[in-house]
Amino acid sequence: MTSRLLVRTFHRMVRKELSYCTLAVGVRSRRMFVSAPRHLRLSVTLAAAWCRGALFWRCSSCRPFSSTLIGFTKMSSPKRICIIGSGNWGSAIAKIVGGNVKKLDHFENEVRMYVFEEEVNGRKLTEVINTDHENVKYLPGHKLPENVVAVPDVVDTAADADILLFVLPHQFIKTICRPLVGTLKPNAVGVSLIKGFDSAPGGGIELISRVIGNLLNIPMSVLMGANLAKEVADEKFCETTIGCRDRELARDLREVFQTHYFRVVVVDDVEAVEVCGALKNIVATGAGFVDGLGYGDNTKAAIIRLGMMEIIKFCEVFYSGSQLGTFFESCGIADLITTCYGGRNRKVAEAFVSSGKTIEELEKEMLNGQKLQGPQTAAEVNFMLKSQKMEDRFPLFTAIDRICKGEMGPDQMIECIRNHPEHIRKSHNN
Ligand SMILES: NC(=O)C1=CN([C@@H]2O[C@H](COP(=O)(O)OP(=O)(O)OC[C@H]3O[C@@H](n4cnc5c(N)ncnc54)[C@H](O)[C@@H]3O)[C@@H](O)[C@H]2O)C=CC1
Ligand SMILES: O=C(CO)COP(=O)(O)O
Repeated sequence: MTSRLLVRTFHRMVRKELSYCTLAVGVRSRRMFVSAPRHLRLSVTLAAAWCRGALFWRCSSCRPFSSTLIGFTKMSSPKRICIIGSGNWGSAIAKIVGGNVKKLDHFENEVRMYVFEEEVNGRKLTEVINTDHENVKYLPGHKLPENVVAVPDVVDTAADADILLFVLPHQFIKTICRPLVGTLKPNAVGVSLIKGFDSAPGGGIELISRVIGNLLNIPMSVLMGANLAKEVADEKFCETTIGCRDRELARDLREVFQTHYFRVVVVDDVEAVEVCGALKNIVATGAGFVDGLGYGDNTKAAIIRLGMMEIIKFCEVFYSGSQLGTFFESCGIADLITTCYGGRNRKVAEAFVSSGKTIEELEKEMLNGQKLQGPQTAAEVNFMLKSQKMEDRFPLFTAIDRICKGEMGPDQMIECIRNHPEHIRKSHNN
């Protein structure tokens, strides 16, 4: 009798095409089905095949549907993604995410994007994005999918979101996140695409993902890579690295981000992924100084190599447990190279040497509202190195910070790294 009821209920659910229904895979329910008559077992098998993919890894997020006694559960409703930020990278990633979720029925079609409101040619930027589907200020020349909706209020943007993508210049993160405290959906998770650190009390630094995670009380993953926004928006092939420890979430994130031109590799070395993304902006500033001084490609290669060694050393000292392989992912060596050749930090640092203007002046003149991360990250990192008396172990980072602050001339950078600890260590080994 009970088994007939089960079969009837199951068939009714299938007929109604409740595509988010699947079977409970708990031990209890499995035992119940095994002991059921054959016609029921057939139904169970069909259901499992019908829900392939969902059955094995979507179930941890299931909510009971009507009664768990009958062994069915309902998958949580389609997941909603929002994007907190809409600059150059924020808009490029909105193009990818908006395009992908349209094809995925377990994600909501609408992707809200928080836009720091401003007027562009007498119109509100949100209005421009929502009518013309283009962020004319920060990513001109690229259409955004129509399901990307610009919202000027951050709380409205994030309301009901299951996955929040944070992609703002790091200097604004706390101000933008504070209104979100206590407003997020339970079980919401975050992904930081932000490259930078925050200053921590007592002379330290904090990973941006931790700042967000602690403030909003949500688990955080990161996405970093050799991803110059304009090239990504032009759909030129590149790779990216997601740092994520939750396998189920990692699958979702891969679906949300990956395209034929944007290939995702997921690793679980989350801190190292984020540290690479933050520190390479300092090195790119140094590469810009080299370009401004006209020193040539060999010198720039030395800056890139020593920069990579300092990034690895930084992880060894402050984030022990980092894996060497992570530095060979897109977030490591690849991002370092692309930023040292094609990034904004490099470009402004080159002009700093050749023009004699300040970095702040050049940022305003050259970037049309986009923001530099390198000089500020150099200051944050060196504040920490100084307080720990470790500046001599990171002479490149230290020299770049001093140049940005006007404490020494760009031409002195090479003097500071001529006897780099890497050279001395190798000489001693010989
Ligand atoms: N642009 C790129 O090629 C890439 C950038 N990133 C990283 O992504 C993060 C975000 O960078 P982008 O999207 O390029 O931003 P962006 O450099 O284009 O910055 C402009 C954004 O900042 C916003 N903004 C300006 N003043 C603000 C304020 N007072 N409060 C809040 N927001 C304000 C603007 O509205 C705009 O959305 C950074 O950490 C960057 O390092 C990562 C990969 C590539
Ligand atoms: O992070 C970037 C590319 O991966 C962009 O670097 P810039 O901020 O120097 O343009």
